[in-house]
Formats: sequence, structure tokens, C-alpha cells
Amino acid sequence: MTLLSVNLNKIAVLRNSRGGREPDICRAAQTCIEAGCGGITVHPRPDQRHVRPDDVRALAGILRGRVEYNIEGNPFAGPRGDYPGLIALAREVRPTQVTLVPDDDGQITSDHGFDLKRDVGRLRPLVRELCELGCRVSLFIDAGIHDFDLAAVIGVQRIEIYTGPYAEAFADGRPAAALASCADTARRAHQAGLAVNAGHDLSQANLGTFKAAIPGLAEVSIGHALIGEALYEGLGTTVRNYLQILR
Ligand SMILES: CC(=O)[C@@H](O)[C@H](O)COP(=O)(O)O
Ligand SMILES: NCC(=O)COP(=O)(O)O
Repeated sequence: MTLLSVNLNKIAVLRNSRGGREPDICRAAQTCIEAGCGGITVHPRPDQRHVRPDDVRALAGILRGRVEYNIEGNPFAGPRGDYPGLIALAREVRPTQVTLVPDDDGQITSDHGFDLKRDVGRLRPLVRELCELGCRVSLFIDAGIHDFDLAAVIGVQRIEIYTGPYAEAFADGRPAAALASCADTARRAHQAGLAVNAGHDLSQANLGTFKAAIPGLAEVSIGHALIGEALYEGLGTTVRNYLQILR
């Protein structure tokens, strides 16, 4: 069964736009849990454009023991102001999973994964520390890369396939090549002993096709499209729609 982890970044975007406390990210998490999601994802960034450190801490309190908690971020960015850095946050809240994503602050969103050959050396000590904290470690990677043995040997348990190019190809009506690249990447990761997550721009429209092409898909983390769809359908209904697609 593929776990649905709902990314709540966009709840925080809406809240921060007025500077108050509504919409409440913890109430949104509660709604998603009651609808049956298996996890919650947040991606706190050094510029705090959406999820803030206090959100990360508050969510830890309501998720623990109920659903998986996935915190994403660039482990080499920060600290900045009261953003303590991804590893420091992981030390504090010890989430189920930490997904390492090589984003720079100037990016409007995540748009690439790690270069395993280039990055594995500097990732090694961070992966070791996160494993010692009891966190599962996932690396955000582009479809089509190789060298998964390098990730496995430093203790990485999962990869997350960046599905932005697939979503774009699906929207253009020509998903076959991008889908085949994702499927081949997943196969090679499995051969290296890694489990496979996926995320970015997945939606109710494109998720079923993706899921059918990736045997053994462990988790999808979905936020932007899901929260947008929830504005029309309601958050609980939208989560249930995604769960139906993943059955
Ligand atoms: C890693 C990834 O693709 C997303 O999880 C990321 O969290 C999107 O970040 P924004 O919500 O800031 O666009
Ligand atoms: N890791 C992907 C994620 O958490 C959500 O990405 P998106 O659905 O907001 O594009």
C-alpha cells in the first residue's frame, strides 16, 4: 500500500499572507489524519516563506504515534534567524523520516535532486546522525540518475523521485518517456536495496497513471495540487479522493 503523506506548506502560505493564526496548520493536519492519510510532510525553508520552526514543533506533538512525520529540507542551508537548520530541527522533533532536498533559497520551489557522486561525501555524516536519531533518511533525486549503491552504503533507506518532469509531460499529453524514466529509476533503486518515494506536482489527474507504473511505491508526498483541489472539494474529501486512487 502506498502511503499518502500530505504536504501542508500551502496552508502556511495562506496563513502567513495575513500574519495571523488562520488557517491553522495543526487543524489541517488533524483533518487529514481523520480522513485517513498515513503521513504529514512539511518543508521548512530558511526564508520561512511558509512552514516555520514553531509549526514543525507543534505538528510533532499531534502526529507522534498517529501518522508518519516527514520533514524535508536542504541540510546545508541555515541556520538563519530563528530557523535553526534542518538537522537541528530533526534533533528536536525526531520525525519518522527526513527527506534531504538540495534547494537553494532563490528557488520558487524544489526543482532538482542530489548528484550522488558529487554529494555523497558531504551527506555521509548527516545521514549517519539522522539514522542515529532514529529517523528514516530519504534523498530527493532526479529520475534517470544511477549510483544508488553510493546512497545505500552511507545509510540512506529511501529515495524520493522528483516527479515534476513527469507531471509536466502528463499535462502535455505525452507522459510515456518521463514515466518510463521514473519506472527505470525505481527499479534500479529497488535493486540497490532502497525503498522508493515520489513527489512534486502529483495530482488527482496524474497520480493513478504514475502509481500503476511504479511497482512497490512506498510513499507519495503531495501538497500544492491537493491543497488547491481542497479549496473546491474540502480537505477531508480531497484526501479521501487521493486514498481511493492509491488503493
Ligand atoms: C521537495 C518537493 O518537491 C516539495 O516537497 C517541496 O516541499 C515543495 O516546496 P514548496 O511547497 O515550497 O513549493
Ligand atoms: N516531496 C513532495 C511534496 O512534499 C509535495 O510536493 P508538491 O505536491 O507540493 O509539489
